[in-house]
Amino acid sequence: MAAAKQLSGAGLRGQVAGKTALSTVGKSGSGLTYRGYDVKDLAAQCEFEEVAYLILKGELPNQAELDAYKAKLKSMRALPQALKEVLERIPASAHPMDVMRTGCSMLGNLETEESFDQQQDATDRMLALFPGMINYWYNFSHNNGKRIEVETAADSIAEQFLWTLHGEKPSELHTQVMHASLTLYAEHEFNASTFTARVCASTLSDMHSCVTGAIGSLRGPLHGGANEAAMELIEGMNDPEDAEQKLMGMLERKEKIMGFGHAIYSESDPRNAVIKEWSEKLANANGDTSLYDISVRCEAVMWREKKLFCNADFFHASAYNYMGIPTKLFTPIFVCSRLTGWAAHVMEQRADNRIIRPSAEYTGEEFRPVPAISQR
Ligand SMILES: CC(=O)SCCNC(=O)CCNC(=O)[C@H](O)C(C)(C)COP(=O)(O)OP(=O)(O)OC[C@H]1O[C@@H](n2cnc3c(N)ncnc32)[C@H](O)[C@@H]1OP(=O)(O)O
Ligand SMILES: O=C([O-])CC(=O)C(=O)O
Repeated sequence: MAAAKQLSGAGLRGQVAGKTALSTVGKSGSGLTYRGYDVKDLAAQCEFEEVAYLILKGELPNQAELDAYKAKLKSMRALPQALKEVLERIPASAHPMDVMRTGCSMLGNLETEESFDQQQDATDRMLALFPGMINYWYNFSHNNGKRIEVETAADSIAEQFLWTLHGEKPSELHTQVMHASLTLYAEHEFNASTFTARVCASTLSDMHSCVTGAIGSLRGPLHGGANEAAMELIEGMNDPEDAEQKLMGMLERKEKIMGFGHAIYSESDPRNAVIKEWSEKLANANGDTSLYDISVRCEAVMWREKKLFCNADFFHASAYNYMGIPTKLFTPIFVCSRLTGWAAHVMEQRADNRIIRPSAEYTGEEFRPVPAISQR
């Protein structure tokens, strides 16, 4: 099991900041459970929609419930014209996470969650629409103003993402990897972006505001942005020997290596074994294993030198790259998945709410009078 470390110190580490029935991290099974189920089993046996249903509604769906849920999501993919117009005005140089943040916020203007009765529909709409939204912008801005059709025949969110990105039905292998990837990223207790969403929810704000804030928190390289940073690292390495040399230099210079280490796990992240296996399969299917081989060497060096292990992000970099996904779109995929966790936490917070308002230890000046401006 991927055990949790001894937690103390800055960053609220180890402090219980609320209750959740959604997931456990470092407590049982392989180290990560969603509503009692091991993430490894979910990733091996379920489509992402089953996992989203579990996280949002509490139990795994039966076949009829899954079919109905997928049909509902499929019917909600269209982009409002006003959202398309906003997306078309965002430059190609923008970071796709900023596009996600703006797109989510714009949707909140167009389809405002007027009451908490609408929370499930508001969430489903975002789940259905986000993959097409980011790829609409990407194709328009990077492909000579190409306006893609987002109402595809794709059977799932996994397929929809790859289909709207590449303009064709993805292979069975790529769709399977995307289901597993979306499952692995779906939920992770009180991580930084989820906590952002819960703080926002605790003021009784609307779902789109909670998700917009969470996207901003996920963007940073210490959190979701690490998969993109990991790709930038490994694509600069020529082969495993070069990887070893470059990493040793970075460690000597005390640089941070993105995609390694974790705030809670002590010696492994259970999601890594799953995505690593998929990365290897993709490498073999591509007939070019160099990126995978480089990643394996990085993993060995980091463990040997620092006892630091790959987190969920590291092998996602090579896996996504093998599927032809541009590096800048890596973290938006995380959004399309983690949206389930964020929304479920917002719902949980709303069901038993008190405004989140911790205290601070004051380290400033002693109490003092305001001097007249002539005496300052
Ligand atoms: C899906 C996700 O969000 S998973 C996390 C993705 N983020 C990354 O991959 C970014 C790289 N990793 C990190 O920055 C950190 O490991 C975090 C942010 C994930 C966790 O931070 P913390 O809980 O503060 O880390 P921790 O307490 O284990 O750090 C212990 C020591 O190891 C070092 N360390 C931790 N991770 C790394 C790393 N990836 N590279 C180099 N050194 C590291 C820390 O700098 C610290 O050294 P110090 O005591 O000299 O300051
Ligand atoms: O839990 C964390 O701190 C970060 C993480 O792995 C996640 O959000 O998936």
